[in-house]
Amino acid sequence: MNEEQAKERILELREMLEKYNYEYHVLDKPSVPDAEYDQLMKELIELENNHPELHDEHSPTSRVGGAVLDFFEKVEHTVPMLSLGNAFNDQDLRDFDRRVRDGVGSNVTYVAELKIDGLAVSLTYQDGRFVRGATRGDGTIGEDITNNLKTIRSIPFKLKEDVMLEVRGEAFMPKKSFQKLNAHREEEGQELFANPRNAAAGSLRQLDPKIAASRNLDIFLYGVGKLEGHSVDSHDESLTYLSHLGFKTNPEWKKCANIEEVIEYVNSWQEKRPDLPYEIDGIVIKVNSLYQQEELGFTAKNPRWAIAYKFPAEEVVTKLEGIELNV
Ligand SMILES: CC(C)(C)c1nc(N2CCN(c3ncccn3)CC2)c2cc(C(N)=O)c(N)nc2n1
Repeated sequence: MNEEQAKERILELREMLEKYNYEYHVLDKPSVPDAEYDQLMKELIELENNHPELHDEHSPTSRVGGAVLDFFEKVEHTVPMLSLGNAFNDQDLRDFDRRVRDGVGSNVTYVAELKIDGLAVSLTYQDGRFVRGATRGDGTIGEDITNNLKTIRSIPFKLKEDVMLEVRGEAFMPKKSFQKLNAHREEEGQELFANPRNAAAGSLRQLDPKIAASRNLDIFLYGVGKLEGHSVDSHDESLTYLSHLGFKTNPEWKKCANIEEVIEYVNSWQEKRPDLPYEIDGIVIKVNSLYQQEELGFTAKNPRWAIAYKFPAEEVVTKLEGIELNV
């Protein structure tokens, strides 16, 4: 094929592969068999190698990891990534609810979300294209890990709308991937990761993105930092909008009319937690109205409009060689 046809085919393959990638990794509903996806990817890699002048950092081929870095650049978060106050029992949640209602009156609804046990990250999009990804760091200064985050297949390179957006989420390693990774490390006589959170953090701190690409990481987005080109009035609307843009949001969130419904949700998920394919360490509860969030504001370091209910650490049965210790 000539130059013009090659260019056309490259652009066509990029569109197709991005769409198939979205169906598989965000919707979990692939429309083509893996073999067809792999065949198309192989064709695109070949065509791009023969046409370096058509290089595009947002091509689906750049998901497999690019150049090895010497270090990570520091990044300042335009909107600081806050931390969360904790609740440990129902009374703490009722106290939180009372403080909220003292602040904004009794007409308040909440959104409850699973608290994914991973690594908090922030993704920046300009004109709807992924331009940078960073760790939370200390909430103000994080590390630029764009190259590694690009290997997470559920992170869209191009959004459904050309908005300027800074979105927050939790990168994590699914339980099955964690077990496979540690089994492999055990065979190789390497040190094991203690838990999926450490494995995800360790993978995203690798200077070689090919390592991150091999770790089957995933992400759920849960909050908007900066947003230009669209406006929302409530948190549940933000989650719906993020999903509309093409982001993977956790499907288990629930709008609760009052704190009693929140307590029900918390107790139900404390039971169902072991059945999830990823680890959670609690539930995050947020005042739904963004206007009321503004009114409530922040303490020195936490929002007054959100709290994290922490589950007790899961019992661990340590099995040494033949000896069973119930800890
Ligand atoms: C936007 C707010 C501040 C309300 C917020 N903050 C969160 N976090 C803050 C503390 N973080 C943190 N991380 C490290 C050290 C200190 N704090 C880790 C993220 C949230 C984490 C999750 C999750 N994990 O699934 C979630 N569904 N919603 C969150 N929402």
